[in-house]
Amino acid sequence: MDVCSPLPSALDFVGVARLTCRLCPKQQQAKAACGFLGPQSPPAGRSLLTLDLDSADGDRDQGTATCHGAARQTRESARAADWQERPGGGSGLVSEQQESWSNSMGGASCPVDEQQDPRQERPGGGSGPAAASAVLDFSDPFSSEVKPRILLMGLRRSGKSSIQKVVFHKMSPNETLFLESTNKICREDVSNSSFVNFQIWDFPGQIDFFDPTFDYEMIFRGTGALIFVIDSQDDYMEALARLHLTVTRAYKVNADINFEVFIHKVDGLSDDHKIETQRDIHQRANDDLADAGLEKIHLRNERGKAMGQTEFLFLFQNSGIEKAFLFDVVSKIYIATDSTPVDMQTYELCCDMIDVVIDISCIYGLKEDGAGTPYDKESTAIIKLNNTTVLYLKEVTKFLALVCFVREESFERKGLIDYNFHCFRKAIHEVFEVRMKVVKSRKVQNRLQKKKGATPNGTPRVLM
Ligand SMILES: Nc1nc2c(ncn2[C@@H]2O[C@H](COP(=O)(O)OP(=O)(O)OP(=O)(O)O)[C@@H](O)[C@H]2O)c(=O)[nH]1
Repeated sequence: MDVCSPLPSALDFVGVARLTCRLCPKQQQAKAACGFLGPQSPPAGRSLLTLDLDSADGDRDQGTATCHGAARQTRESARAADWQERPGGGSGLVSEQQESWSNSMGGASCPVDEQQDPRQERPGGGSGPAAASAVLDFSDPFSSEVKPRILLMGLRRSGKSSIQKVVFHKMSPNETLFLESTNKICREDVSNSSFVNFQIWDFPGQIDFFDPTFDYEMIFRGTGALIFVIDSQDDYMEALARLHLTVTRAYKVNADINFEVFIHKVDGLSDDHKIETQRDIHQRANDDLADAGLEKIHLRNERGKAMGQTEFLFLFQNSGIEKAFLFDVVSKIYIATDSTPVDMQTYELCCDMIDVVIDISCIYGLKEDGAGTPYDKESTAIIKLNNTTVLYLKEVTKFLALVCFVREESFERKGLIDYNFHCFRKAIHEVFEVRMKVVKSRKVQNRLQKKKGATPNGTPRVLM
């Protein structure tokens, strides 16, 4: 998440929402006031709620890394696409390929494909290469500040484009079989929701970016996270060598990059083999770094988390909530959850619930002329399961929903849950307000810099 400035510190905290930004090199904290109540209210100042909104982070213990595993998410998202244009005119996930052109990347001629949310406003309102380069101007450090950049790298056919297409384009995993090898960098703006808002660059595995003709420093300089995809069904020795080279070079250019190793295509492996492969890759990758005297580079081994998932500790202990997810409604990516383990069934149940709410709202919740939005601040749902658990969904922002699992007896204190939810929602809104302010002030700063005719570091522009 690209919140990079702390909230005003003058707030009187009862609970504290901590928000860090891993995609942004600055990694600052934002705090929001929240006054949770429980049967016994917590002592003032005690942190009841901690959000670690780390877009490049996620649950490390769950699931398997496979596009096939993401099938469900894709299917759900496809349905959500039906309504995503409606809520408040929000921009959707579906990106449309706009242009393909050669980009002089610091002198290197590198084919680049830009995909961008068609509904997203472009500075200057133009389209085509000129407008696009205004958005992704390599020489403009402000552009990389506004949208955190994630690089998807890895060997040929490791599954990079599939991950991107399945997660962000609602492509069915089976369709990825027909994906052609990428032969140019595909850059895409993912801006469907306030939380999922970054650029993702898919690098073709067949091109050697460390060839002297490429200015790889330019690529790594503004990067927040690098996801290196390894095909676990393939012999991964070559991939490990490439990973090592990539990580060491990237680190030299930008020590703030978060490195994620995504062990992909584990669907073809047995459970034991999955764990063994993950352990082996982790061990070898770290040994290679240690041999090179680079122990300080921290590689995170990920299997089974979708990109954009984040981690959060969300302690609603006093409300009796057993499990809570903060979902990006359109993509079904849970951007935060509490510290208890996540199992796939629970996640899928939440996805089903979101679908039910949206489907019913689309059918019965809109006015006769189709006006209104199927998801708004009134959106809420309660589903009682036959195992004495209650599923409770509530709107947090126009993009986010909180989905909780509550024991039936705890749900009798619904007023308390609602009060605490209200505090949580307020805190999230405060965080967004700060984000809006930051984005606004950056835009003003950017405009001023351009007006002055000076580059952001103060060097006068050479006007021809
Ligand atoms: N078994 C399995 N196959 C997958 C999975 N994800 C992708 N694939 C397949 O892997 C192949 C390569 O996928 P791509 O996404 O094109 O790989 P890439 O890394 O983008 O390849 P380049 O563009 O050449 O760098 C395709 O045939 C996919 O169907 C997965 O989770 N499991």
